Amino acid sequence: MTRATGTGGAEVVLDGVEFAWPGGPPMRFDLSVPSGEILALMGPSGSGKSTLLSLIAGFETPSAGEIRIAGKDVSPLAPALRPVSMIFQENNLFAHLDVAANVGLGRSPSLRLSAEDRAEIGQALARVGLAGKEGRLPRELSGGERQRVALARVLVRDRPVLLLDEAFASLGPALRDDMLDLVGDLHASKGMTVIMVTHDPHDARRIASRTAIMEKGAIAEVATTEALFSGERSEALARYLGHGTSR
Ligand SMILES: Nc1ncnc2c1ncn2[C@@H]1O[C@H](COP(=O)(O)OP(=O)(O)OP(=O)(O)O)[C@@H](O)[C@H]1O
Repeated sequence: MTRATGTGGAEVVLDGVEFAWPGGPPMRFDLSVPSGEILALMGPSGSGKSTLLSLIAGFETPSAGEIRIAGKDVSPLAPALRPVSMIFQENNLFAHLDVAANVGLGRSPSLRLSAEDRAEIGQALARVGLAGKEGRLPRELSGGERQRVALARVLVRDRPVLLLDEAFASLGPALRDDMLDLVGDLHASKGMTVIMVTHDPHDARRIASRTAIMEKGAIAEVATTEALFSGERSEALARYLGHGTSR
């Protein structure tokens, strides 16, 4: 395996984290993700996967409990100040900014970029296979290319935790595998901690060392991806996949 060079990862701990949407049922999350791990989050629609990522990213605030990243309680930190990057299924880019500027935002929110920043942006774009497309607007790119731009921004932002909320779900299977492999490559060189929401066991098996199954606003099970998908299915996994499903 390539030796990690960037900032590395950070342990992510949700310790008795409680949250409820207005009028919604209570959710409670206890989860510990070691530094540098790739963890897949799976579970039925509405089980709270996106909510969990939003709490880590700071878009929502727990009513009780603590979220620690690298041992530090992150509750005082606004989303932009958390040691976290996040990629959604879509709308990760600003439509009026070209590719280079969209990536540059990962380095400087005001886009005051040094020559060194610009060099890093160029390197990141080359790394994700977008050299030569710096001047394009998001609408001039394919869906897969847009997600590559988002990944290039993650690279120049260089935070120890990466949250993927079904980031590649709208891409076809081959392209999705390419994107997952790219995340795997970036992970191998940067060593960041990755928490990835997906509906597809194939995605988890491709790059996640452990998989957590969520049910009704809580983590029902966490196991190595290999153990989870080989041999006897756990009850939580069987409920999610449905009995007799082969994938
Ligand atoms: N902004 C919101 N306001 C109120 N309720 C919300 C909001 N966002 C999510 N919810 C509710 O919280 C519950 C969990 O939603 P969440 O999006 O976290 O689930 P999920 O597991 O990510 O689902 P999916 O797989 O469909 O994306 C759902 O019942 C949902 O309706």
